[in-house]
Amino acid sequence: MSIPNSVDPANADTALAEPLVPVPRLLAVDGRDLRRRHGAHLAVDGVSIAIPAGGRHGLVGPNGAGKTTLMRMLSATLAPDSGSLRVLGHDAARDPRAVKARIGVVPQGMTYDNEILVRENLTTFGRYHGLSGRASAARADELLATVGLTAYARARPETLSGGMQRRLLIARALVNDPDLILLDEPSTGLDPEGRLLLWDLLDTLCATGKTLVVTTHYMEEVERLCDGVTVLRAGRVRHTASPRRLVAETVPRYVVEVDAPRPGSPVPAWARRRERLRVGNRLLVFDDSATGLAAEADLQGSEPMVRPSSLQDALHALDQRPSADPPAGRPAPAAPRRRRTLYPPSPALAARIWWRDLTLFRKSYKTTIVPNFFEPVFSLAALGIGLGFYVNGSALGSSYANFVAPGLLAVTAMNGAVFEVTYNVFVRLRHARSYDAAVTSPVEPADIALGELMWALTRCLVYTGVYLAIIAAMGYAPAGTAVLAVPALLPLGLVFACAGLIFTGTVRAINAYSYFYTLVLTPLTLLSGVFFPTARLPAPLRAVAEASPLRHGVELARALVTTGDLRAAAGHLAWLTGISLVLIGPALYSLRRHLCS
Ligand SMILES: Nc1ncnc2c1ncn2[C@@H]1O[C@H](COP(=O)(O)OP(=O)(O)OP(=O)(O)O)[C@@H](O)[C@H]1O
Repeated sequence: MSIPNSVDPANADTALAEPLVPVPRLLAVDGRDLRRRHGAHLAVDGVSIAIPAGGRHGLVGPNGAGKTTLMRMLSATLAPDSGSLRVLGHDAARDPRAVKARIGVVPQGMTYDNEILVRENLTTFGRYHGLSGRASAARADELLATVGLTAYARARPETLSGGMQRRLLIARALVNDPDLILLDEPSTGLDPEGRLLLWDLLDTLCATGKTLVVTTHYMEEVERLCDGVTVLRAGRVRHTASPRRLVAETVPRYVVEVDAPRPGSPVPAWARRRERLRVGNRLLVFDDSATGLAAEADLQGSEPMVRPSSLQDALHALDQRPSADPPAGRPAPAAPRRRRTLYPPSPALAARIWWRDLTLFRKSYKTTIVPNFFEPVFSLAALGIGLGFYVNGSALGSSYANFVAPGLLAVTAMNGAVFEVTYNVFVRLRHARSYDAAVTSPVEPADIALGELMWALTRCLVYTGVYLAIIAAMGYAPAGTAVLAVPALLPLGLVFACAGLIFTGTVRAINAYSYFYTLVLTPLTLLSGVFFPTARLPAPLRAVAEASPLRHGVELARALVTTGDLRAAAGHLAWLTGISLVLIGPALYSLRRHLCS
């Protein structure tokens, strides 16, 4: 199919007496020969698509036809393997951020952020789009009113009905007042009234010149909303035209629907003379003359109802006609895959992810703070003070509790940082899928990773600060340099946050964390010099323990909290900083595979 750079008015459907509208000259979507494979399967196979600015375009086709894959390409979250795609004038693979700043996406899945409230979903998304706190709050209130959710502003999204959740996703897609709105099956779950409201809302938006692309399985939605439709089948374009033209080019003008003859029974002669389709147990018989069709069908004694052929009839016809294309789902040719631009993380966008985590923390701090603050305190009481009563401290150069207290400070830094980037990030990535929504805004996977690392370090600071205050009050932080331990332990937190994030990027099931915690963090905690000097370990184990980041963190804490040995502290700090610099690159790009491929 050849794609015009602009729409030629000479090609308008004047023959079909469609309303004459000024034909826009710019293309909002200009995709040529797009291909994308998932594994060995070609999900989109040579699709070309041109949608004029201000147009309303429907993508239809059976399950698995490639509609969502194509929509993800249009939303610049998935790069085509080959072909070219310009969205709103930008190359979607080279400049995805510029595309995402100007589009709104209503995804098929319920990707709202369930950890925060309905209104916060909108204010947070406004921040992802660079709105100030005040502007995003005003926009959220306006959109809640538009979609009729004002009364639910302070509800948790999961408590809304399915239709209301869908409306929340629609409101979220409008936060940045987009020029192009991509809706993947937007009316799924809406009641008839909700669907009419959605259509009215989309009409209002389109009246202001916005471009609309909608995938749907409801053909009346396409007929009602769209001025263009592309039929996909097995990843390829089967037909593209205006809905009226598609019907006119595919089936005769009228159809009568009767019971299909039983298997083995002959098709009646009046139907045999005409174009017909069997759909389930119904027979659709077409003719360009309604009167002739009604008269003849009547002769058969059934109760026929002659009606104009619809888009659904045309789709049935296309589905049943053999295609000239090669067989569906053919293996993808082994061509090199075109890469999507890999942006360096943006601290400003990462700060918005950090802010979202802070919003959540402000709500749930009571439940997260208690275990995190008190676990090291209980360990100190039981192991340092309790067990320490039986330990001869002279070999350690201090009381056993004095020995254990700074070690537990390092463990607090490690745990404070690592928890956030393991379970919490995994749930957002794999289950709640709230990051899937974030990456439809200018936020990129590397921004999310940096934001989560920043949040992990914030927790690390808070927890080590409070724990240090507690041990200082108990007399276990005698050195004047003790307060320096809180910022100095940040590189230790960063090493473990990076390791946790890299691990999270590789695991498929949440159970895998039991390996990370049981086989990595627990042995490190027990063997890295927190409870006894590593010199007591057998030689091979000692070499491993002494090279571990936690051991360096423990010695760093001990140097600053107990002995005041700044020279020793500087050595450990340099070692930890070096390791964190090695890990930060892989950590920043660890989420990319899940979110943009
Ligand atoms: N992430 C993925 N990994 C592997 N295969 C995938 C992935 N996403 C899609 N596919 C496959 O690609 C094909 C096209 O899927 P896609 O979701 O684009 O179809 P669709 O037309 O949107 O279907 P539906 O109407 O059911 O939403 C399907 O065969 C699907 O199984």
